[in-house]
Amino acid sequence: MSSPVPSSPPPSEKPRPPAYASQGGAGMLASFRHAWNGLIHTAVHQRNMRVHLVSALLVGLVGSGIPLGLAEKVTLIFCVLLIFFAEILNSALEHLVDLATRHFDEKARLTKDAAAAGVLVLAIGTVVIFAAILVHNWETVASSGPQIARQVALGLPLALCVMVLVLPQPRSAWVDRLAFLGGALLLGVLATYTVSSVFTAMNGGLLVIAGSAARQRRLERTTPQPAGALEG
Ligand SMILES: Nc1ncnc2c1ncn2[C@@H]1O[C@H](COP(=O)(O)OP(=O)(O)OP(=O)(O)O)[C@@H](O)[C@H]1O
Repeated sequence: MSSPVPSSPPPSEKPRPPAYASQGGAGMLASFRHAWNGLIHTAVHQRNMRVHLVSALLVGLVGSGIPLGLAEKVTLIFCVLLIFFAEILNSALEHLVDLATRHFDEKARLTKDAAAAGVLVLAIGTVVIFAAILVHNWETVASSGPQIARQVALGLPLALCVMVLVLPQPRSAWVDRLAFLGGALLLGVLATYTVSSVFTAMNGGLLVIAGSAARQRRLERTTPQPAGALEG
C-alpha cells in the first residue's frame, strides 16, 4: 500500500501576504489628501510635469492679460487640465509597469511608450489650439501693447519663481521661501490688472502646486522614504 503523496495546497489555501492596511485613514478628506499627494509626487519626480507647470503658467499669463471669449478661455483651461491629467496617468502607468517588471520587456516598453504618446498628442494639440486662438484674436493682441508689456514685466519673474520652486537641484529652504513669496507678490500685483479671474486663480493654483512640490522635495531629502517612493 503506497503512502499518500503530500500535495501542495490549492491556490485558495496558499498563504497570502498580509492585507494592505489603509494609510492615512478613509473618508473624503483622506481621499483628497491621497489625490493631492499623487499630484505633488508627479510634480516632484516627473520632468515633463515640471515643464507642463511652467507652460500652463505662461498660458495663464496670456489668458489673464488679453481679453478672450468664453469659449476660448474654456478651451485653453480644458487643454491645460487634460495635459495634467494625461501626465499624471502616464506617471501612474509607469509605476504600474515598474511594479510588474524591472527587466526589459516588450509589453512594458509598448505600455510606457503608448502612455507617453498620449501626453505628446495632447501637448501638440494644445500648442496648435493656443496658436490658433492668438491668430484669431490678432487684432486684440496687436492693440494690447501696454497690457502685454506689463504681463511680460511681471509674468516672466513669476514664471522664474515657479521654475526655481520645481527645479530638482538641492538648495537652501530660504531660496524656496523667497521664490514662493516673490511669486505670490507678483501674482497679487498681476491680479489687480487681470481681465480674467479664472486664469489668475489657475496661476495661483500652479504656484501653490510648485511651492508644495518644493516642500515635498526637501522633505524627501531629509526624511527616510518608503522603498520605491523616490523613483520617477
Ligand atoms: N521594463 C521596460 N522594458 C522595456 N522598455 C522599457 C522598460 N521601462 C522603460 N522602457 C522604455 O524606456 C522609456 C522610458 O521609460 P522610463 O521608465 O525611464 O520613463 P521616463 O523616463 O519617466 O519616461 P518619460 O519621462 O519619457 O515619460 C519607455 O518609454 C520605454 O520605451
